[in-house]
Amino acid sequence: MNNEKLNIALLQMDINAGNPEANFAKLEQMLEKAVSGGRKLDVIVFPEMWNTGYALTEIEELADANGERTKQFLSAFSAKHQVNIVAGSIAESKADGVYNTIYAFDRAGETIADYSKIHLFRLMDEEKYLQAGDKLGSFQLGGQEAGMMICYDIRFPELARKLALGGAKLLFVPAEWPNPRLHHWKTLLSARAIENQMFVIACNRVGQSGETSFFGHSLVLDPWGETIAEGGEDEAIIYAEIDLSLVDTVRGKIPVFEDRRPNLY
Ligand SMILES: O=C(O)CCC(=O)C(=O)O
Repeated sequence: MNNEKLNIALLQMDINAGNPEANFAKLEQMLEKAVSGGRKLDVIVFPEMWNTGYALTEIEELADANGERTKQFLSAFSAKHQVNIVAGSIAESKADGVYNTIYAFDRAGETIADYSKIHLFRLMDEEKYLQAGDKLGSFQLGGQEAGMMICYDIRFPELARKLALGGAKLLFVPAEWPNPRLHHWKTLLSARAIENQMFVIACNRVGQSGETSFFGHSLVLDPWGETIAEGGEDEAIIYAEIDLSLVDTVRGKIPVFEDRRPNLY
């Protein structure tokens, strides 16, 4: 892989709440489509909680035990197609409860990182059914540092800044971000990209779950905050090519990281 250029696909899918079978089938269909015709991809990204959706009242029974099913399926796919995968997030059950967890796979199919959402979203009762993670998530993607956050996490600028200070040049954000807060979604993602001078790759879901509707608008933003690719409101695979050398260019032109005054704030 050329370390500077990355070809990305975002699977902006609908999710069937409470039906992992349907969601695994949908994901497989979209994955096959993403790589069809011999298309060469460097990384594929999915939305948040794609295996179960927000079926929170049944989440203990539905969640993937230690992520085993997800890991088996995606490890085989990534190795077969030699593609990195940032596997959105899944509901994953562990001995002490259910977590909202991202797994990252490299081209050899190895699980190279995991991150469990650290900020639970009380407006959707996450704190009643899920456990919060207690560590940050980052990994090496083709020799470059990448950070991970999930949905509500983007409201916490300190988290993205910490990942950037740790060397992240790109940030992956799986989400199930609902209507009516499209303005917040776009503004917060742009702010995280601009203030940290990093690429932001944010994959949202579409469709309806009970009373809640999801608007898609998955986004790939460059370190200037410019939009490289944006989804509409329907299910789609969104492709983008990014050039990571732009991060150093932008950081060189406006040296935000050198000009910080952390002793004052
Ligand atoms: O912060 C928001 O407005 C949406 C967050 C959310 O839906 C989530 O974290 O699942």
